[in-house]
Amino acid sequence: MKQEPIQCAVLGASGYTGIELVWLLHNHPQFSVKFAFSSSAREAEPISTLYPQLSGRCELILQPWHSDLLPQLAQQVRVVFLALPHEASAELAPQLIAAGLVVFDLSGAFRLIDAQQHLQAYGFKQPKLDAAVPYGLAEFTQLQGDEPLIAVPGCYPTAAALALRPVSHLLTHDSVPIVNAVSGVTGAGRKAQLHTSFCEVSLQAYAVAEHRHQPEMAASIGRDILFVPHLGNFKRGILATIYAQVQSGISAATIEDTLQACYADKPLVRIVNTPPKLQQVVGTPYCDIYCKMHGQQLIFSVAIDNLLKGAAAQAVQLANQYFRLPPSAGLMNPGAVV
Ligand SMILES: NC(=O)C1=CN([C@@H]2O[C@H](COP(=O)(O)OP(=O)(O)OC[C@H]3O[C@@H](n4cnc5c(N)ncnc54)[C@H](OP(=O)(O)O)[C@@H]3O)[C@@H](O)[C@H]2O)C=CC1
Ligand SMILES: CC(=O)N[C@@H](CCC(=O)OP(=O)(O)O)C(=O)O
Repeated sequence: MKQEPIQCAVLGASGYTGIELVWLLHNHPQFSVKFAFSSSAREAEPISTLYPQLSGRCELILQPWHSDLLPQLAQQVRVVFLALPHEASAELAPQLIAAGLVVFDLSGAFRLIDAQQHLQAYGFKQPKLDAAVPYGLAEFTQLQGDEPLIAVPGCYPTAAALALRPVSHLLTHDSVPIVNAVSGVTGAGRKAQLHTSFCEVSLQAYAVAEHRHQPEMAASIGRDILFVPHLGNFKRGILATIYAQVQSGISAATIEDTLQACYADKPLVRIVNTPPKLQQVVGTPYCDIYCKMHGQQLIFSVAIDNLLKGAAAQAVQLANQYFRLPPSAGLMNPGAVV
């Protein structure tokens, strides 16, 4: 017997991660998108007006969000995905959970546990909540299905942690892994900004050793790290090159076996034999990890789609877990919108 669909809403549906969420949920066997909201829309309009590639494939209406809609939302949906700026999520999430909704937040508003660290990284105070918010690195999180709010990890921390977490205990005590990662421009969102405009984007490091993802990565991996992000002149995907020092006596075979064992029953992480190209993960929910040893130096090359495994697909993977669905339910076929 077919089960009733689980009704969802997406806030921030006009943005890049929001539209990918809408498309994944629209194609999902168990979830259904009841509402898609944008902040700046003046009136309701088909979502295909903004994203014509969805014309004839998704008839959903994009509606202007207003907080007066909260009671109606709470009556008609079970789950809300927030694809909003960090501060907007911080303000809205407590109201949504107070109304009894389950919230998957794609922003950084609730990822850091340490309030001071959060203030320093994001520039505003994290709202205090009654219960701790689980950090949802999907392959390492066990959701019980009664948590009101789940923090979906950042895109760069997802790539770095999926490589480093399984082997962290094999690194030297004082190894500070170096994470060099290049992101496509969709990582910066849809809004117009000078540094992401066509004629400005090249290949450049930014926020060197001071990106807000540094503390998130360190907390997720459980050790200090050094992180240098780069903006590349392509649309989507993150390629991370990671260096770390392993303890003496740890062989390439041990690293390989550890990774294989860790991900044997986790279908969305693939251990690959050649350094991954972005094109093999873009439009997919996969994280591809290649590793190589050079003496006692361990080198990873990791690829994800920043908008999917780094955001929308990981959020849906977590929602699958929350509702006891297979991890890859609804994630294998939809492809990319942006
Ligand atoms: N892009 C990426 O690769 C990743 C992004 N994230 C996080 O996901 C969230 C969304 O990112 P992304 O999709 O890239 O961003 P976009 O800029 O593409 O979209 C942002 C969305 O938020 C809405 N919005 C903007 N300001 C407000 C506000 N004050 N109140 C309510 N809604 C608002 C916008 O609506 P409108 O424009 O219609 O006003 C738009 O729908 C961010 O927190 C980001 O850090 C996480 C992982 C990866
Ligand atoms: C290329 C680019 O600008 N990337 C973004 C990171 C992606 C993102 O949206 O950050 P969260 O994962 O914290 O939500 C940045 O560096 O700010």
